[in-house]
Amino acid sequence: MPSSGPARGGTAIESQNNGESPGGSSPAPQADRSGAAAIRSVLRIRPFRRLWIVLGVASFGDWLGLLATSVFAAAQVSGDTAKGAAFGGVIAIRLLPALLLGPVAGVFADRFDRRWTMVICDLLRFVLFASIPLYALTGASGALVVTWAAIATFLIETITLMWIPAKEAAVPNLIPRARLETANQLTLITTYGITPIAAALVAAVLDRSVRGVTGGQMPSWAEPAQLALWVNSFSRLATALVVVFGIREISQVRTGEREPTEQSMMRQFAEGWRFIGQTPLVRGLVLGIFGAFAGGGIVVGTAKFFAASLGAGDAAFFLLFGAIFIGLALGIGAGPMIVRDMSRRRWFGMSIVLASASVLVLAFAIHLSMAMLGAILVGAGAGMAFLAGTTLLGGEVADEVRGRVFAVVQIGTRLVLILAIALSSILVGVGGSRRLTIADLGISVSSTRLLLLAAGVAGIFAGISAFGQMDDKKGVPVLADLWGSIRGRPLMPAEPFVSNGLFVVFEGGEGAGKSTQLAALADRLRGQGRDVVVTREPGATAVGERIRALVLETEGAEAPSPRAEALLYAADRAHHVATVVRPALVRGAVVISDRYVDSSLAYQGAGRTLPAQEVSWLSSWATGGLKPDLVVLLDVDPRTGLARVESRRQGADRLEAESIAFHERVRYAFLDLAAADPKRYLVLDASRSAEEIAEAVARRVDEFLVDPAGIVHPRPAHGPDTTVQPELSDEELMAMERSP
Ligand SMILES: Nc1ncnc2c1ncn2[C@@H]1O[C@H](COP(=O)(O)OP(=O)(O)OP(=O)(O)O)[C@@H](O)[C@H]1O
Ligand SMILES: Cc1cn([C@H]2C[C@H](O)[C@@H](COP(=O)(O)O)O2)c(=O)[nH]c1=O
Repeated sequence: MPSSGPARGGTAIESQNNGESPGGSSPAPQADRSGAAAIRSVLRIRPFRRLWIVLGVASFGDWLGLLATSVFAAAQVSGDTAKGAAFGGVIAIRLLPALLLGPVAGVFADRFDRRWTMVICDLLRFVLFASIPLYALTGASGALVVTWAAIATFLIETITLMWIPAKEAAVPNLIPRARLETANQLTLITTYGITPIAAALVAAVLDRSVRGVTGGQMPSWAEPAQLALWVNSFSRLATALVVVFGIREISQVRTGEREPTEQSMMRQFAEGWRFIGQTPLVRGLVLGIFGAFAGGGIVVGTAKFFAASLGAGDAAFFLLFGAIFIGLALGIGAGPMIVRDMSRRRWFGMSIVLASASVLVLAFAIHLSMAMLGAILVGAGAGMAFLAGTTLLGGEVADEVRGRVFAVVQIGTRLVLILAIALSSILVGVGGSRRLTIADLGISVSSTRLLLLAAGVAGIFAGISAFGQMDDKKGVPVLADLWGSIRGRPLMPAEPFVSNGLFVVFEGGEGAGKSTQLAALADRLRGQGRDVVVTREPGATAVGERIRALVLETEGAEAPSPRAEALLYAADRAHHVATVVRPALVRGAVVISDRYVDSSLAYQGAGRTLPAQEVSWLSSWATGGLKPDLVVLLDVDPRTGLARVESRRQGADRLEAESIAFHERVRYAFLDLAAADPKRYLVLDASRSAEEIAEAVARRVDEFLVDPAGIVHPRPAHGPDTTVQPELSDEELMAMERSP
């Protein structure tokens, strides 16, 4: 009876009796820890701690350097236009190398020892930063000093292009993958949150104190912009020294694991691009990140006109900017705590969709408050996408090509951002002041809104496409998975499996007549010439028989505790399903089982009062989500059933000997389960005669067998996701700390 079963590969595993999974497909095991605890645990890893300090110092120097070189260049010339040109020129020159040399820079990170790449880059930057104020001290003309500042800045940025991929590619080698996300959170918050603020504060304090000390008559070398350049220069020297003496691990990981490549740089370069183009995960990530940056660029490029379209002024423009940054911080800082164990691949695509849908909110905003909400959500989506994207790139791209991939992301994001800002501001500039009036409907639409609308829609498509390319839980419903993840119980994908048979389970309390009915049904079906497998839980296999003895034939102190009992039944089930049920269903047999998952939910859940959801996860995990096609529930008053059992005079086993209250709970749990999924259950009054019951069962089973191809197997249940990476124990962390 070939029929494509719902448990086929990629089918969603959904709740069985509301059971849920505590795991996610892509690793996110830090999510359950509090933010502070996760950060403490990642900072306990010595090489990362040192690298984080280096990054903080370097980033502080960078921000100070950006302020200092720009202010310094402007100070060397007179006149507003010249000052403006000098200031803007330095900033533009900082972006230029990325456009020209970005992709090649990644080859350095993959080809040469990353520690030495970082050290040499930092030493060169130390010299170049120092050269700017030194040259000014030689008494050269303002124009020459500005020219040198521009050349030095260009060189510094070129060098930075090699330093960043080397650093980015090194981080995943220094920490366990499970902690990569927290490490990225920490790095992003340090680079874009703490250090720019610290740099601005230091620049202001420097300016005030120098002016205070010198009474405004300061020598040129004491100008705050020059001092800031010195600070930046020495920060580079400091980071070079820390990397060379304090983080040897950056080299050790690489030389220990890989042979140096024989390939030419050109080949390595081409190979990097090929890898990005041909690897769906990386392609999806890179496209998604570019899409997010393009959207961000369009929001930035249209922001002025957008604020005007709200009838608000410059203040609204700055408010919207602030809102985007607040959103970014929220996304990066709180995102992982919200989605918890969600697959990071899925989270990435969803975040892009969130950011893009929020751009649509902006497009339709009729009030500043709505626009503020949209801006916060745009930032949050972009922040989460960036965090998930960098974490996935770090964790899932092989060390050999990681530098090139990071370099492409680095250059691509800058390029996309600049293009998006430039093009959108040109487009909006052309049509911004105009309004399109649609027919005579009195609806007018500004071109700014239309552009935002187009960007939002394009972003949603980019997000969905990235999601589709990278999805590691194909077939698992997205919103249910998201909701489950937020509650700490993401769904898991079904075990690949095609059922060609029929799976019927008999459930009910003690002495309900399950064995009697099961035998009658099997005889009937065999009489029709069908392949029938009669089985039971617990005890259908040799392993199961031993488990059966452990759960039913032990007493007193020897008897398993409720949790141990639940685990033993689950162990029996896992083995039973794997070795008996699934193979029989695959070959097309009718499998009739005396008890299955519902017995655990009723006996261990309701009877022993263990949490039903946990018992359900356990069974879902044990069975890989396999649900029966039909459950025949034989309902009988426990007193009647137990009396029948007693009349067999075999003596009561451990569970039969439980109190009437226990068996009452079991009975009502069975009835509740049936009520929750009536299509899949046939509930029969087991006090009727055995013949009557057998007839009702036969009628129902015949309905299935009349048109075997039409059997719609139930969608499998979800359980804990076993692909979750384990957390490192404190001992393992200590071992990492001790490693040289
Ligand atoms: N409909 C019925 N009416 C009266 N007696 C029945 C009926 N069905 C089965 N019996 C009898 O009740 C006893 C228990 O039946 P059976 O072993 O089929 O129940 P069970 O549910 O499999 O029991 P257990 O819970 O011990 O596995 C047997 O002696 C059987 O002959
Ligand atoms: C599968 C399963 C069974 N039980 C209990 C129910 C019964 O008391 C015995 C099995 O005995 P039977 O004569 O074969 O019906 O085990 C349980 O508590 N949990 C389970 O998952």
